[in-house]
Amino acid sequence: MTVNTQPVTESPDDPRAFGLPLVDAHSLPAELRTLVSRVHDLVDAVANTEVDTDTLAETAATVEGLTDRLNVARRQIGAMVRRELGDGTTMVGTITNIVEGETNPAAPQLFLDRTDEGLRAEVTLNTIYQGPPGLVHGGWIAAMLDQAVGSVSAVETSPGLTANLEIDYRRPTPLFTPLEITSWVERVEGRKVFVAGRIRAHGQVTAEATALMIRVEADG
Ligand SMILES: CCCCCCCCCC(=O)SCCNC(=O)CCNC(=O)[C@H](O)C(C)(C)COP(=O)(O)OP(=O)(O)OC[C@H]1O[C@@H](n2cnc3c(N)ncnc32)[C@H](O)[C@@H]1OP(=O)(O)O
Repeated sequence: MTVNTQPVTESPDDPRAFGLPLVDAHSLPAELRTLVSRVHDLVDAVANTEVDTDTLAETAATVEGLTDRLNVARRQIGAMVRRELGDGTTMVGTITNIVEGETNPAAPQLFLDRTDEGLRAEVTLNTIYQGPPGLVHGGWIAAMLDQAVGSVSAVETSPGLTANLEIDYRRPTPLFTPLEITSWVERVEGRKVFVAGRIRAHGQVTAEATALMIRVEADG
């Protein structure tokens, strides 16, 4: 699918102006949130199960039936959600975003809150995100930091795309441990937003990012 880049309403900050549906996060049904959570747990169970082959075959058939049932009504690709950031402000993102999408059972559900410095989230990852034994995959560390720096750029300036992302892996990032993720804007030069972020475990920095975001709207 190609997103139409020409607004069809007079509000270019509203994704509906680009033909994309928009829902408020708080309007999503509790039943959908519960389903997402249950399937998240299911992915972890599938990834780690050692049950017998009869049980595996039976479960696969059941899951196939459930998939068919859900696929009768699918969202439009690019569907957007408006999220609150804990301080009364909001930001908009794709509803199936792989890092924080409300409807994506594969997402670790990284919910960012706004702080005086920028954005902050806490997340604990299970073996779905495993790279080395007991540790978070380096690509996922980059994905979470990309999301954190991209979001802070969008919130503090306006939405953009990552042109460059650099990660320094300082220490192994552990699974099953609360991780604190922070991001902030370093400086803005027209469409270029220089951003940075950090992951901490037990108060110690495990990874750091610097990135260049290019704003889609040229108003700077
Ligand atoms: C909705 C809000 C939520 C946001 C959260 C999202 C978090 C996730 C973020 C992502 O994952 S984004 C997906 C990954 N990124 C991409 O797919 C971007 C692919 N690249 C592009 O589409 C274009 O290269 C880009 C839009 C980034 C820039 O193209 P443009 O044609 O708009 O800009 P241009 O190439 O003229 O560059 C603008 C300025 O940036 C500079 N620049 C561009 N790329 C650069 C680079 N890689 N390194 C250094 N500088 C760079 C470029 O030199 C120039 O500097 P000056 O203005 O000073 O001349």
